[in-house]
Amino acid sequence: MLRFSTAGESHGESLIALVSGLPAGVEVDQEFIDHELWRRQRGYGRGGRMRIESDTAHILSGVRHGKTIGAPIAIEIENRDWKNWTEVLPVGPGDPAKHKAVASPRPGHADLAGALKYDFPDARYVLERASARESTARVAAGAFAKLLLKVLDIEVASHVVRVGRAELERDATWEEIAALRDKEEILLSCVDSEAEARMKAEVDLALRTGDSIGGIFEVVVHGAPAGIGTYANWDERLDGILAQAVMSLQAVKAVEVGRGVTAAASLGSEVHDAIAYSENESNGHTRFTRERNNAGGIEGGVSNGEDIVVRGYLKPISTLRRPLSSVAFDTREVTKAAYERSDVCVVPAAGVAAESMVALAIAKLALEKFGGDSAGELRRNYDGYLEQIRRF
Ligand SMILES: Cc1cc2nc3c(=O)[nH]c(=O)nc-3n(C[C@H](O)[C@H](O)[C@H](O)COP(=O)(O)O)c2cc1C
Ligand SMILES: C=C(O[C@@H]1CC(C(=O)O)=C[C@@H](OP(=O)(O)O)[C@H]1O)C(=O)O
Repeated sequence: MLRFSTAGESHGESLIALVSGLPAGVEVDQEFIDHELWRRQRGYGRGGRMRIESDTAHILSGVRHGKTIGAPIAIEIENRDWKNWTEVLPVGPGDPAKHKAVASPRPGHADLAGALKYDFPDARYVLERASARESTARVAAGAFAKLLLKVLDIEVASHVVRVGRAELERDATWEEIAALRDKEEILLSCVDSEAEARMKAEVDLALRTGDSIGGIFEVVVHGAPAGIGTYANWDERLDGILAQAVMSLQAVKAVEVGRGVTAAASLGSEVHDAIAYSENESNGHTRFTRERNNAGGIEGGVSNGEDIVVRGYLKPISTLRRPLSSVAFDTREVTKAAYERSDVCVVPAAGVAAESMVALAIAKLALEKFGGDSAGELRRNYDGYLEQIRRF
């Protein structure tokens, strides 16, 4: 079974990702993994921390001579900022005078709920783990899932469809979205330069006014065949699994599959994707085709062979340079919420992290369905299934 977990705090020594259940013989491309980490660090509106960090994956186990060996994979990503926090957050007792309290909880962050839950006098330890710095480790794990999916010719990419009020006003093609992965600079990860300029203006306004901004990213899985996920049990439905994977990311507050949001206000004839049959195998795996993909590639909790399309809706970042009202933990007096160096917009970065979560979910289900202890065995099993649906 493919499993992954992460450890590490925002200003601790490093982040760790542990990935187990990958078959042997998957090619591991260090440059690709580091490029994924680089993509997560980019985007217009990120804060000063991204100038300190330069994330790279230090692979400790499970990979030899450039390939997986079927053993658990441990990956470490250094926090360069640790050198500034070594005395503030020591593992041992340290010097209490060096403690940097987060003295008044930030509305929208985990500060108050976490302090109440874990009985901390201030929110320092809360944000250390609640912080989206953790998504770095998810991207490292997700890069391995993408390398596994490459064996099956399945790809995952993302783009930004909204920042604040600025929206991409047309559909993006898979080719446009995929091309964003190779761009040398990521501004707002939008396929349309005019829409991207409007998005940038939204971030600029938030920057100028000491505010923050959210938006919507879209993740697309390309090349997956029909048959991943099942309606047989509630917790095996692909849409539910992807919703949880994406919703688990920091600041994601809603998840949409296909055109799920607008579908609720439309007629059935406007929403559902008529089915056709063509001898040209136009979706790559079967001769059953659709002219549109409002379903986002999932019907009945099962992939239907079209691109799988999932959107994540991000609330605005909660740390504000012009803070909202809050209450001091120690005196209980009304004061301003704490301010620490912060991002203002993270929609492109969250899209990259969501790609990882989606890739991990699809890779897990693909391994369950097709099985195999080596990449070769997995591919043989997969080819057998593709032959079945091609001949259907
Ligand atoms: C890539 C990324 C970077 C983030 N950076 C910040 C940040 O700099 N400041 C902040 O207050 N929140 C930031 N967040 C959001 C918080 O981590 C998140 O709002 C917080 O953990 C509370 O969780 P919730 O929003 O899911 O309820 C970021 C989120 C992501 C995905
Ligand atoms: C470190 C990352 O994001 C951090 C996420 C984050 C938060 O509260 O979620 C707060 C900020 O932390 P810091 O106060 O250290 O600047 C962001 O920089 C990262 O994405 O790698």
